Amino acid sequence: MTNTQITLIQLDNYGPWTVTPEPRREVDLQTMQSRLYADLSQLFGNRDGYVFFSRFDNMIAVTNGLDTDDHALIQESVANRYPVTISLSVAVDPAPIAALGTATDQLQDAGSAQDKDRRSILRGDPLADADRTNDDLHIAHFDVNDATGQYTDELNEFDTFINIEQGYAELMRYMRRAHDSLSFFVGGDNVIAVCTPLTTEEYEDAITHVREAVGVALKVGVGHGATAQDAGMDAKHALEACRHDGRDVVIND
Ligand SMILES: Nc1nc2c(ncn2[C@@H]2O[C@H](COP(=O)(O)OP(=O)(O)OP(=O)(O)O)[C@@H](O)[C@H]2O)c(=O)[nH]1
Repeated sequence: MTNTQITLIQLDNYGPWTVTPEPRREVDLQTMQSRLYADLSQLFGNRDGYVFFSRFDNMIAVTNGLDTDDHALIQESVANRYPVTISLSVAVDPAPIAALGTATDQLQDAGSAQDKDRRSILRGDPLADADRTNDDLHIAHFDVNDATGQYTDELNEFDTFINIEQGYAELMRYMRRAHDSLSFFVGGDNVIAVCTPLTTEEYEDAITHVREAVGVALKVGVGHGATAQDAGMDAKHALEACRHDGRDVVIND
């Protein structure tokens, strides 16, 4: 059974900050958001977690192996270095979408994202060390087949982007609806999904669905582990096996 630990990261009162005392320069907001994502990726990543940027003002992290003290330290580090604070809410569930649901409820119970008095909230219970196993996380690394030959070397960058994003949009909806899983675009032609345990046939169905819906051909490598880093690296090796063997789906044992 999987036990996905999700941390919802929310910038506190960010909407009002972006327009106070008057609208801030967009380039400054973009720079701040991407630097904060980079720092969070490193702060969580140094402890073997993964952070996905989702909407930048809200981010979703896979944090198996991080305890409450780790979260508090990350929160403090951001508060000391940025003009905004972050709230963090942690939850664990066999289904990734349910873990995110609980994390969201906990944060919403503490107040609105735009409540000026709700700052630096830290809620929720990480997975106890004694309960951790290397089957806790299943990560699937999806990749578009021959994105370079099909798109990058053929189309302009915007039309390439549309094709890749259409594939991503179809996949993220399918995996969420059919399998309670969370899928994130991570750049290039890559999508990383945090999944429930699925069979080869279920992954083949997901790939077939995306190809039939939007004409984007995918392959996927699947790994597991006690942390996002372990499961994610295992998935990358499985994806290399796909490339080597010409298979669409490889699931590592
Ligand atoms: N974030 C991330 N991006 C990657 C990774 N591997 C490749 N990319 C990106 O994806 C782009 C395309 O690379 P590939 O997927 O290797 O190339 P391809 O043309 O699709 O070829 P095949 O995958 O072998 O079918 C690269 O330019 C990178 O931007 C990865 O592991 N993580």
